[in-house]
This record gives sequence, C-alpha cells and structure tokens, in this order.
Amino acid sequence: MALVELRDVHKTYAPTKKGAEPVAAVRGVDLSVEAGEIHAIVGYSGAGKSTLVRLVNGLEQVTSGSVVVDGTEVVGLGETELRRVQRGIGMVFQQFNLFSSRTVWGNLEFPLKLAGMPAEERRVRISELLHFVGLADKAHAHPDQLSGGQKQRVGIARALATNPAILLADECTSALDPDTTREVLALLRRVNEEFGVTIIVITHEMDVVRSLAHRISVMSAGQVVEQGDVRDVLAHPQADVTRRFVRTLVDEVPSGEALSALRERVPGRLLSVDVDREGTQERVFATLAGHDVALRIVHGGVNQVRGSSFGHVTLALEGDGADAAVGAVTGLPGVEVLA
Ligand SMILES: Nc1ncnc2c1ncn2[C@@H]1O[C@H](COP(=O)(O)OP(=O)(O)OP(=O)(O)O)[C@@H](O)[C@H]1O
Repeated sequence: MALVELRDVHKTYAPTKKGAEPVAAVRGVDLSVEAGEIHAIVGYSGAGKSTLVRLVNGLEQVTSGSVVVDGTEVVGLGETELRRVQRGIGMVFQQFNLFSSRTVWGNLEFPLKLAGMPAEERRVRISELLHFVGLADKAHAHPDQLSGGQKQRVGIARALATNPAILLADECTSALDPDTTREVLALLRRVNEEFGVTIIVITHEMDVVRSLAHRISVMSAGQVVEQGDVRDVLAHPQADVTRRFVRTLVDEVPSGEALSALRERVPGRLLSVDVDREGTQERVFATLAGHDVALRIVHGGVNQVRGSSFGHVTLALEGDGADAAVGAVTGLPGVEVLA
C-alpha cells in the first residue's frame, strides 16, 4: 500500500523580487512511497527535492496536483486536519534544528508536551527514546556539549517522539564525517526495521542511498527522471543524471575519452564484464581460461548493495589467443567488446 502518493504535482514559487521570473521547482511529479520502505530522493542542488518533501508535510501548498498521505488528501486541507496529518510525519534536518537553550531531555519533551502527553507518560517515553538512540547518559547535556552525530541522534529521537508513521530526513548526514554518517544510517535502519517507520531520505550522497535505501527516485529540474529498486538503478542507471551519481560509487564501462586513453595505454583486446548479471563472470572466466591469453583488470569498480554486487570491470586480453577468446565470449549477456 502506498503511504505517500503524489500525482502530477506542480509547485511554482511566485517571484521573490519585482521583475523576477516565477520558479517552477516541481514540474509534474508522480511518486509512490510504499509503507515500510526507505525511499531515497536524489538530485543535484536546485532539483526540487526539498520542495517535494515540504509538499508532503504540508509546509508548502501545491500549485496543482494531488498529495495523499496515509489515505488523506493533503491538498486543500484545513489547518486542524493538516496538523493531524503532520503529527504522523517526523522531520530530521541537516543542521539538527535543536533548541540550544534546552537540554536533550527538554528537546525531546517539547513535541510530547505539544501533543498533550501527561508528565509521567512523557518521562517514560523520553527515557525509551534516549535508550533507543544510545544517549541515556546525555539527558541533561545541552546541544553545544554534543558531537554532530550525537546531535543528529537527538534529532532522530525527537522526530520519533510522537510515534510517526513517516520520517522525512533532509540531507541528515551531509554535515557529518563518514564514520558518524555510518552510525546515523545504522540508527535510521533500526528505526525502519524495529518500528516499521517509512523513511524518505533526501540526499546527494550515493553512499547513503546504497547502504540505506530500498527504492530511489532521481530528480532533475523539478522532475523525477528515474525511479526504481536501488539495486536495479545502481547496476543499470538509465538517465544521464543518474549515471553521474552512480559514477561517484563505481566507474562505468569506459567510453569516449576514457576509452581512447585506455586504448592508447593498454595493448591487446578490451572486454567489459557486468558483474551484476547472474553467472556472467563465471562463464566469462571459464571460457577465457581455455585460451592462450594473459588477463589484466585495467578499469572499473565493484560495490555492494544489500548483499549483492554491482559494477563493471574492463579486462585487457593479450597473447596469441586473444582474438579467439574475444570471439568465444562475444554475445554473452553482460559482456561488451570495447577494442
Ligand atoms: N521559498 C522559495 N521561494 C522561491 N524559490 C524557491 C523557494 N524554495 C526553493 N526555491 C527554488 O526552487 C528550486 C528548487 O529548490 P529546492 O530547495 O527544492 O531544491 P533542492 O533539490 O532541495 O536543492 P538543495 O539541495 O540545494 O536544497 C530552486 O531553484 C530554488 O531556488
């Protein structure tokens, strides 16, 4: 069941200055986020990602289209009803957005007080949340006494305080170092697995997508240009912008200048092998082993996504049997003859 469903959503901002043009930030987006999934929204700066999530939680109004959250059409909703929908959505931000004058406890208590929870229940809930995020010993610290990773764990605990079904995380690891990023991602994974919270992550970091998300939507100039299972999209990106993002994780099959440079530098024949395809590597290597060739890996990269590998490696084949070996693997699925 789709928990969040956008249909032909447009958002145009009115000009901010006199004489300026309106900004079409979101242009005809269809998006379904299933209950229980972690859905990454990826794109370069200005692609419209933040606008899209602000339309989901009702912080911005669509220009046209439909936004359904947990069965409720958000477009045109009155304030009271909108607040009810918003209570089911937690937000985690890049800059944490904690109250600096309140302790960790006070930061977590705030949304619970707003929700009208009695004092004793609040105490139990805050204690649960602090244990869940591993900060039970920091209850009385102020945010400026915490590391970035600890601040973000408080941010996540606060977002979860009122048991939302959906968590929106906007660049929530972009201000953190790689080790701290991994910790925060592990925590988000537990939020998803243990509480079944549906998570929408906005990011431009493909490592976040690779290690966290189940599905991905890639945005460019206000539109979703590619959408699918993370494994499929990373292994076989279709849109140019997606390929540029995937290239930050693994090298693609060399083409253009990269291929010319390789041809100049490397003698012999060149073959690219897709490591994602079932059985391809085994067949290629078994076939090549029967020929009089010396093999070298000269380009490429392999990465992991949820327990399986993706990427391409380019092999150079030298020796008397090189042409026959290339002939023997030509046409195998996942094999491309480059030279
Ligand atoms: N409140 C606003 N008023 C006018 N224009 C806006 C407003 N918010 C965003 N925009 C414009 O809408 C477009 C999309 O911005 P948005 O912040 O949604 O993109 P983004 O993909 O999240 O980028 P970033 O990662 O830089 O935040 C940009 O051209 C931006 O300048």
